[in-house]
Amino acid sequence: MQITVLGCSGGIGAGRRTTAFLVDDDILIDCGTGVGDLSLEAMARIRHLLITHTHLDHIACLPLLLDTLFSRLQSRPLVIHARADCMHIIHDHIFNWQIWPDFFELPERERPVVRFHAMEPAVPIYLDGRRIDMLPVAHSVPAVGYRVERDGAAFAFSGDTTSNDGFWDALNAHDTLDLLFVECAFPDREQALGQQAGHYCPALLARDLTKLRHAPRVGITHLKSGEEDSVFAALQARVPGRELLRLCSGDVFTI
Ligand SMILES: Nc1ncnc2c1ncn2[C@@H]1O[C@@H]2COP(=O)(O)O[C@H]2[C@H]1O
Repeated sequence: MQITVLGCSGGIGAGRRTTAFLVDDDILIDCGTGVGDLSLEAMARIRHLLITHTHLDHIACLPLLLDTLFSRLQSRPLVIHARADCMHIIHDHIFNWQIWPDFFELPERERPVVRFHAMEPAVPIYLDGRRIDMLPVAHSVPAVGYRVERDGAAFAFSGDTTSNDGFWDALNAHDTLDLLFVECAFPDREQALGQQAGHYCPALLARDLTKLRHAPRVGITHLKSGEEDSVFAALQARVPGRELLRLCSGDVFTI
C-alpha cells in the first residue's frame, strides 16, 4: 500500500498545503488544498474520498474537485465516505446552490457525479482489497480518524483531535499498525486554546502516545503555520523513544 502526502499543514503560506492524503491512487483522505497539486489524470483516478470532518482546511478543494472532474465523473461517480452528520453539514452548507452548485443532483438527480456513503466506527468497509475502519476522536466538531489495511499492512490517520482514549483504544484493538499520521497543531504555550479548538500540543500528544501498544513510524501533521519547527522540536524532546517524521507535501510511504 502506498500513502502520498498531498497536504499536511495546519494553515496556509508559501509551500504549505492543507490536509489531503492519497492511499494508492484511488482513495483520498480529506480534500484540503494539497489536492490542487495533483495532475488532472491523477485527480481522475480518485474513486473514493474519506472525510474526517467538515472544517474548511479538510474540505476546501472538494467543490473545485467535483467541478474540475465533472465530465469524467458522469460515467463513474465519486463516493464520499463520512459520518452521516458530516455529510449533512457538507451538503447543507456548501452544496446549497449559493456557496456552490449541488453536485449531488448534477447533471441529474438520478445520476449525480458524487454520492455519499454514511460510515460509522463499528462497521468497516472494504474497497478493492483495502479494509477501512473509522476511528473515534475528540475534536471541536463531529470528527473521526481512519485506519486502512491492505495485505496485513496498516496505516492510520488521526484527523484533527485533542487528547482522548477512543482513538488509541481503537488502534490497539487491531494486531498491527505500520504507519501512523497524527496531528500536533498547537505549541505547548497554547495548550488551553488547542484543547478548546480540539487539537494536540506536544505535551498532550507525548502523553497519549504512551497509550499505543504498537511501534509504527509516526508522521506528524497539521503543525500550525509558522510554528512548525518549534512544535516538532518540542514533540521530539518529549518523545525520545519513537521514530517521529515531520511530514511534507510530496512524501510517499510504502508499507
Ligand atoms: N475556540 C475555538 N474553537 C475552535 N477553533 C478555534 C477556536 N479558536 C481559534 N480556533 C481556530 O480555528 C481553527 C479551525 O480549524 P482547526 O480546527 O484546524 O484549527 C482551529 C483554530 O486554529
